[in-house]
Amino acid sequence: MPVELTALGHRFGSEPWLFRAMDFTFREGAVYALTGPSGSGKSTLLGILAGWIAPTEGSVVTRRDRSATWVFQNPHGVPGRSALDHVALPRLARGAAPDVADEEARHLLDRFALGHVASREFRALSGGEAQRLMLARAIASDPEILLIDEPTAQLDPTTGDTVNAVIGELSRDDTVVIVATHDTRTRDACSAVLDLGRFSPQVEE
Ligand SMILES: Nc1ncnc2c1ncn2[C@@H]1O[C@H](COP(=O)(O)OP(=O)(O)OP(=O)(O)O)[C@@H](O)[C@H]1O
Repeated sequence: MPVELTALGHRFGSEPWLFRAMDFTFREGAVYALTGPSGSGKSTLLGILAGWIAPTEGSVVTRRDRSATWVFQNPHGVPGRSALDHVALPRLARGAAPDVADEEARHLLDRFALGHVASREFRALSGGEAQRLMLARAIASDPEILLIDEPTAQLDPTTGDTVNAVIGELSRDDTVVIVATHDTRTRDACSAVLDLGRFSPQVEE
């Protein structure tokens, strides 16, 4: 189900409005880059979409029991667990039999250019590999909404590009994918852009 923002606006207390009058529909199958200057409210909007922050005005319409999964700037894995197990576990949690979960995990690792490190422990992965693993793990959990916050912010440009190269793999028919980013190459790897700067009341004044 799409995620529809209607007349959405947010401000913290009596601070200036971050964004206002936002009408936008996020559709499944697309990968949206959420852009805008620092402080424009990208992380805040992700929090609203996850249901952690109640917007000051307007509404977010989607399925009531939507499941949102996050991927953060810093990859958080289990140091002694293999890359394969990071991706197989969410498949097991979704009800797959162990051999099926492993097969699905291997397939996902291949798509995220991680086939060669399947048996490597998380602690031994490079920064780019670890971040790609977080993306593969997130997809393995079948989220309805996938929220990704600055996936290349902690990586040098060359390593970041190994992450940008797999952004297209996030597209799924039944998932709304939103990537908050300052990285123009991440933005260009996405299939659509929502620029929060467009909804800043300060810009209009
Ligand atoms: N809980 C809060 N209470 C008060 N102000 C907040 C709160 N959370 C965020 N802010 C402020 O709201 C503004 C928007 O923050 P947010 O983190 O959403 O911006 P951003 O676009 O993600 O920024 P960046 O690109 O730097 O990560 C900032 O000025 C921030 O200090």
